[in-house]
Amino acid sequence: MTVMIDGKTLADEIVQHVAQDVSAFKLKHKVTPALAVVLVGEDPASGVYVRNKIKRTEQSGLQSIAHYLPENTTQSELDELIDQLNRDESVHGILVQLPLPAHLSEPRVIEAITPVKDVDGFHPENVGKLVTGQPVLVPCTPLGCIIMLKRQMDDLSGKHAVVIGRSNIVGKPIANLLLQADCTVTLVHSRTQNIEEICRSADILVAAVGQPLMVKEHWLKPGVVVIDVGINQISLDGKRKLVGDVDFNGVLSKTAAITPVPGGVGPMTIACLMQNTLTAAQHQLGC
Ligand SMILES: Nc1nc2c(c(=O)[nH]1)N[C@@H](CN(C=O)c1ccc(C(=O)N[C@@H](CCC(=O)O)C(=O)O)cc1)CN2
Repeated sequence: MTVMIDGKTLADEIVQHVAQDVSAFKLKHKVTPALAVVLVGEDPASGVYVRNKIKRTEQSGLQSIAHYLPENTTQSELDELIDQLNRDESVHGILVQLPLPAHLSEPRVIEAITPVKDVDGFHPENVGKLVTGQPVLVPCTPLGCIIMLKRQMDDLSGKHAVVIGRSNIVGKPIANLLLQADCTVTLVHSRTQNIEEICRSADILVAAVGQPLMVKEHWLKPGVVVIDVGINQISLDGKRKLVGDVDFNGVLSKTAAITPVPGGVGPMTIACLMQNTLTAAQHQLGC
């Protein structure tokens, strides 16, 4: 029987823990940790994620500061807002929702956020710390994946972990975290020649490629633990449906455990953002 790794329930637990720690933080420091969320434009999915982030921020006892900017915001206007948030001592975490409209530069925005407030963990300085194993704000989705894996498996050490996808915000940081957990890590991508064969040797498979239902039953070794990071909209029987990168129903005969989509990695991403905001505030106040 496959274990369903319930990201929603685990995310609720994390948010409850964060809320307790935030209460203690407020009593000690007489300060409420604050997260500034910046959304540029009208992308509907980004709008949903930002609303959920603000809801979770409030449930955690954190203060949320939302900045909704129009689609035609210029790079210098966005730079100016980030500069202002960097200098504002009452703001402990800054998150700019991605993707940005095409005329804005994501690398420039990521580098503009001061690393200590970079609750996404995307700044090159924080990436460098992650790669070299130093304490750092870890990107939220990869952190959520590792928490789920550690809950599911007694020991990750020596396991062969295959990560499909080499994005800066998911694939590469997950590969680094798996390495830190003493896994043997293989990162495969669109140019890899024998993806299916490599995946068949995985004890842990993380799919973060953005291809609906790509991973099939014959790609998997019996007993594999699957983390599905994909969130893809497809049309099925004339209805819109959310699916992962893994053919969920097709692979259940092979998997020891799997994350569903929706209700797996997604909710954990937002819970980990709450944890990172508290961690950022703790560091800024010298805890
Ligand atoms: N600045 C950032 N931008 C983006 C990030 C990020 O970590 N930082 N990640 C993604 C989007 N994302 C968070 O921002 C995110 C995506 C999905 C979910 C989620 O809970 N999904 C639900 C389904 C939601 C639905 O019905 O559409 C689920 O999987 O159950 C949370 C956060 C890109 N941008």
